[in-house]
Amino acid sequence: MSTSTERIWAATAALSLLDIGILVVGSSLSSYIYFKRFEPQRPLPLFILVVLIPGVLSVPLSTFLSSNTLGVAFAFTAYGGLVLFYTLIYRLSPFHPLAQYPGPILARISKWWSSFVCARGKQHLYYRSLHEQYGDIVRVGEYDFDHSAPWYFHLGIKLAGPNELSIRDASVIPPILGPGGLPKGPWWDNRTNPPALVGLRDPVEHQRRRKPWNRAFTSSAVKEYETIVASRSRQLVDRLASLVRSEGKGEKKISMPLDIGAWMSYFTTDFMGDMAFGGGFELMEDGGDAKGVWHIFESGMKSSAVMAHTSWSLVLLKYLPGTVQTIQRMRNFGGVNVVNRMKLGAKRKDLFYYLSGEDDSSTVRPSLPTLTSDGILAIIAGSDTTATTLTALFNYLMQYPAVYERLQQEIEAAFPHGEEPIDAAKLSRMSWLNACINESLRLYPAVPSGSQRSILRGEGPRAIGHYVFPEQTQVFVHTYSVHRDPRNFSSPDQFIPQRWLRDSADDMDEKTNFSATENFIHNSAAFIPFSYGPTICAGKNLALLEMRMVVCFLMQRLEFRRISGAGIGQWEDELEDQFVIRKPPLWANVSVRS
Ligand code: HEM
Repeated sequence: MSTSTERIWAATAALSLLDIGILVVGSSLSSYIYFKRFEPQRPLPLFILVVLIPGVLSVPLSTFLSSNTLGVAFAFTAYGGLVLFYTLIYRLSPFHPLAQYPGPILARISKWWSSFVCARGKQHLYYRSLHEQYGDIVRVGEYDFDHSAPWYFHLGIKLAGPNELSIRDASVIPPILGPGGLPKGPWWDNRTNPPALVGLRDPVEHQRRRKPWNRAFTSSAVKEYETIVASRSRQLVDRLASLVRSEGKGEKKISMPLDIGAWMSYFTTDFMGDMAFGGGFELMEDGGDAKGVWHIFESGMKSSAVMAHTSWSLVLLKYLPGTVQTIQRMRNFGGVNVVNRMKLGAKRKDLFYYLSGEDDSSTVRPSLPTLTSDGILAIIAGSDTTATTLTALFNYLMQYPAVYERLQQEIEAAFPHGEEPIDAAKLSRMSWLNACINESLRLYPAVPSGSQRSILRGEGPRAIGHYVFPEQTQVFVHTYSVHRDPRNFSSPDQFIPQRWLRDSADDMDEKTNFSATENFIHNSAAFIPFSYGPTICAGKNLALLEMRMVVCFLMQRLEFRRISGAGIGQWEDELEDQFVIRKPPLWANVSVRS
């Protein structure tokens, strides 16, 4: 042994337990302050802070313990535990940049709490209850890591924040989501590679990639899709009618219990398959998910929604057995469909026609992986959302027979004697139909917990409305809470389509419980089911056309009644918010109208 090593051993052997305790506390506190101040992300400083320092501390500690292994274990646990302890104390302390905003303790400590809440499926109710308890701004999460760096640099703890706020104040919708507002936050990181349009955090890149989507949803482009919507709507009605008839074996008036929620999903998935990939999904034809299409898209959704709260961890999904196959299968499926659709060429003016740049020879054609990401986005964004809204609407129509009757009459007046409801202009003028759709979207916005935005590091504090938020704060406007805030909508939990017909004073007096003198509140600026601003849902016009048309097709030919004994509110109770809504079955007695 060299003399210098001997000297070190001699020095460490001379340390008392108190000396070592002071060393552990002092070094862990210094590391904590260094982490917090400089947020090291390169391997060397991380190695020094996370491995070398506790490694050195283990040398003197081993002299007091029975083995070197115990010394190492004790040093790492004490050092790491203390760093964690300072972190927790800081996050709960009045020195934290968001200390002025209240929130539950577990949410203020870590973002893992949000993952847990999301996994339980009741995010929408939980955040609403937090707003009721704490007010318009609630501190709901603590991002542990800087999401812009690779995940393996994040094994260190990001001690300073950034942090997350949920907002229920409708007045800040424009400054947060509108033009010049905030870019998307880390919640959107690491979903697909390359990212789909919805996951792009850089506003300039988003604007560039949004152009073909905008071309795909101009009114003249949407006009071209009317025949596809009509043909799929006809198919849905024919399929349901033939199911009921086969059950009736020729009897005239027979009804059959059907899960209309599932059939709405078959319809919207088949339709989006037509739009994005030239068709071929055929869930309605198969009467279920025989080809596993739905399963492919559904299976990865829950885990990615849960893990998006700690989105750096999404990259780890591919190392977990099972999940890699799920995600890869979805991409393979998308890739095969893109190639197949390319073979069809520019003959068909569907969504793919625009996304692939077939419509505009002057644009740079996107790569196959980009087209695959956006094609998959179209299926996910366009099918679940619309199916949920349609199911919510039928749930309410069956609960409120007077609303149902009035809609039936409106449809009969607009499209008499079996005239097919395919005139989009007429559909858009059907005030009761549109009021019922709006009211369903208000009560159950398909993306209930909104879309996260971020104040980037280095920007400094940002004034938003009458608030000033520090940099590195993540915010989201909680759509479900805003839509159900009595300051925006009177009797916010009740299904009252009349509230959307306020132009007609007679209507309000006759058909609602609201007296003419009551101070009826209706703040349409707080209605954001499709979001708002530059990232507003690209498919909004298509979704509205699709919903209006299929509802009229369905109600013209079929009758939907509640199954006696089915609990009112049961469907709503079983809904799960995992970014998009996962809906339980909605059973209805379906019969063919004579
Ligand atoms: C009732 C039906 C629908 C609802 C409630 C809905 C709602 C939303 C919401 C809330 C967003 C997030 C926007 C943001 O991050 O700020 C979104 C994005 C998007 N939706 Fe929809 N959506 C519906 C139907 C559709 C349909 C039929 C399509 C057709 C493809 C579609 C395509 C998209 C796309 C491409 C985006 C990303 C937009 C962007 O990031 O620029 N959606 N939608």
